[in-house]
Amino acid sequence: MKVLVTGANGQLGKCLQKHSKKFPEIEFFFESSQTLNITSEEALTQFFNTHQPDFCINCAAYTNVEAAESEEKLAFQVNSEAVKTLAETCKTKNTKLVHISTDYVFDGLKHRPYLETDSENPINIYGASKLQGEVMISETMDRFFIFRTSWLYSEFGHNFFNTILKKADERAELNITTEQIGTPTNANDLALFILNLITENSNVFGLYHYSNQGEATWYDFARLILEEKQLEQDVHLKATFSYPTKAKRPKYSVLDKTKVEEAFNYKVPHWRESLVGLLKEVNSEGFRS
Ligand SMILES: NC(=O)C1=CN([C@@H]2O[C@H](COP(=O)(O)OP(=O)(O)OC[C@H]3O[C@@H](n4cnc5c(N)ncnc54)[C@H](OP(=O)(O)O)[C@@H]3O)[C@@H](O)[C@H]2O)C=CC1
Ligand SMILES: Cc1cn([C@H]2C[C@H](O)[C@@H](COP(=O)(O)OP(=O)(O)O[C@H]3O[C@@H](C)C(=O)[C@@H](O)[C@H]3O)O2)c(=O)[nH]c1=O
Repeated sequence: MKVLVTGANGQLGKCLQKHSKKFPEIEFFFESSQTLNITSEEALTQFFNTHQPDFCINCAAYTNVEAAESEEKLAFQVNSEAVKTLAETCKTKNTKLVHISTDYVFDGLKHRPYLETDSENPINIYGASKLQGEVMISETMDRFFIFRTSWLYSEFGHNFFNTILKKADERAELNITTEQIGTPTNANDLALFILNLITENSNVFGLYHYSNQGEATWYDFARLILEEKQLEQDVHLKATFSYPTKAKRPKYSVLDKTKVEEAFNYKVPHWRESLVGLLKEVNSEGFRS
């Protein structure tokens, strides 16, 4: 089986690269923004003609929530228009598409975990562009999986987990918001889940919610990182209700995982266990980025 991973040098792409070694039966093509720019229809067509992948895992995205507010055109170009072209290419070439979306498609006004059937209502440009990408896929093709996830972190790249560890190293005072409730999700869990789904050649296509189990504020997330690193005495961690940002963010964005657990007979790990597991792993092996 041939699997194309786009945006392969991003956080999720790197987690897929790391875990790909456990799946020797798959021939992987890990393509970065330099080697396969998904906004180029010509580049996509050429790649698909040459390699004819069975699956495409689309990790390519515009993910800077703050900058998207002033770069709307670029956010929509990557997260929506390019995704439409990618879906059309997949359909023509009979390639199944695995696409990643976000909890930020919701407005956060609900007080119970969001279901796949709940109405979307993004409150920032990034969320709007990602929702538009989902629509493009479902209007274009049938053989797709869209996984909405949230608050992804890992040892790779730019994410809240690495930001907190860096600030802790600098012994900076940390002011962290309690204004949002959601679920931190270990990108390694999502990567492994996707790779297993591909090997099983599952055909229960559609839209699913996949984040870790449980709920937290960003403050809770930062606190557990510091506790597990035994840094809570050295770093001054302060809960702040409001941390000023350009983009609005949903106040509540916990995702309901019932559908994904039932469809794939899979138990989603709890965010606390996953975070503790990753910290143990990076402590023993050191950082890779
Ligand atoms: N990070 C998070 O907290 C969450 C992420 N998601 C979604 O998960 C997916 C993976 O996110 P994550 O790995 O964290 O994001 P990253 O920002 O780490 O990675 C995105 C990658 O996409 C690449 N890319 C950007 N534009 C293009 C393009 N035109 N063609 C090809 N590649 C491109 C980037 O390359 P370059 O750096 O060279 O531009 C980067 O390597 C995304 O769809 C995101 O929306 C969902 C919920 C939470
Ligand atoms: C760095 C920092 C952030 N914050 C706040 C700002 C914000 O409300 C929240 C998280 O900030 P970040 O900028 O790290 O995260 P943010 O860009 O909001 O993360 C989002 O990224 C996109 C791609 C997604 O799809 C979402 O699921 C989500 O993970 O924490 C603090 O309170 N203190 C701090 O020191």
